[in-house]
Amino acid sequence: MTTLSLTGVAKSFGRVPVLRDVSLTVPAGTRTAVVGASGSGKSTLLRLIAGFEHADEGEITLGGTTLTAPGRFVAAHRRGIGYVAQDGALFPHLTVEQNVRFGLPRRRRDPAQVREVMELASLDPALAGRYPHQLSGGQQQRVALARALAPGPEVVLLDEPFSALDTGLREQTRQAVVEALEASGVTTLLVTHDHDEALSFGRQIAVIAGGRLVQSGPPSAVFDNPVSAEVAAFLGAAIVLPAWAGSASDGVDCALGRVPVRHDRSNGRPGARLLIRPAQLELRPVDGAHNAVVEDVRSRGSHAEVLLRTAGTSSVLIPLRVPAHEGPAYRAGMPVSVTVAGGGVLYPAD
Ligand SMILES: Nc1ncnc2c1ncn2[C@@H]1O[C@H](COP(=O)(O)OP(=O)(O)OP(=O)(O)O)[C@@H](O)[C@H]1O
Repeated sequence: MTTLSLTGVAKSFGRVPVLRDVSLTVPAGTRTAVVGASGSGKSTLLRLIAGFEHADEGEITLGGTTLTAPGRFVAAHRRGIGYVAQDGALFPHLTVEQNVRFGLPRRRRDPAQVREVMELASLDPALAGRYPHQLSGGQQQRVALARALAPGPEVVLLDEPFSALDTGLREQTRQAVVEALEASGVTTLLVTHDHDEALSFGRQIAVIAGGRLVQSGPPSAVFDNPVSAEVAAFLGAAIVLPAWAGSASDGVDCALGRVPVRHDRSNGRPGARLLIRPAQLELRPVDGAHNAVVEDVRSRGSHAEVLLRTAGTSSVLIPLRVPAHEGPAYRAGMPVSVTVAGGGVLYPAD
């Protein structure tokens, strides 16, 4: 088990900067997910670590070994890094067994070793003689993982390995992959554009935007206290309301009334925005005093979406999910009381 470290890594293609000043440590034997929008530089980051591309600046080290630094570049096949591509990139003319066997060092290429690695990736031995086109997408990804783990790498890099799978298979494959990574104890870096996947993958999440690593830390800490309202919205449904009076210690006034401040990121700048997660809102129909009115109710099958308009002069529209069976309890024009459980995160106005 080895720690992977990046320090001040930068990369441009031609004149276009794709990554700037990226520093990240993945502690030995742990899993980190890098999440970012399409084009934010995630695959480029993995390709630099794998040694498929040269960095313009910065250092990449694995344990005590420098892989990339000014004047130093260790070739990809000497890095001890496994790579799983988005589509698995299996050899189409080789069977499952032959694909996995290919990953093993020559001296360990015996059937028992192949079986052991297949087992690690939860692959049924009955699949050994099949060709990649005879496998489901999830099985292909597990073969790709088995092949990547076969040589006993120090680090495994996963480039959106679940993105081509449909929802049910995706969850199941992700679980199998996490179990295999856990059992092998390999240091892992996953890139994905899916925030749920990133938040549930490992010990650390790193958010990349516009080629910069804008925040990293334990998933619950980053989700709870995002560096900006933009990062907050990227990581999940977010309600961002103007806040116009009060203080971080006493709570601030917004369209839903006075709300406590859980984290203050406004740096005392006047004019502020308050982040609340929809799961914090408790909704209840009322006859008298209310702070919002139902604007619309839509059934979405598994749940209902209730669109609220907050009361007061600077009214705001808030879409809120309620369980499907609660949908009929609401109708347009109905006054409701909305309370906020826990506090919000306060940001400057822009
Ligand atoms: N070899 C290359 N030559 C020129 N530009 C490139 C090259 N590789 C990537 N880029 C550009 O770098 C930017 C980042 O690409 P990258 O593939 O790293 O993003 P990504 O976050 O992985 O995106 P996606 O989620 O869509 O795969 C993009 O604008 C892309 O067009």
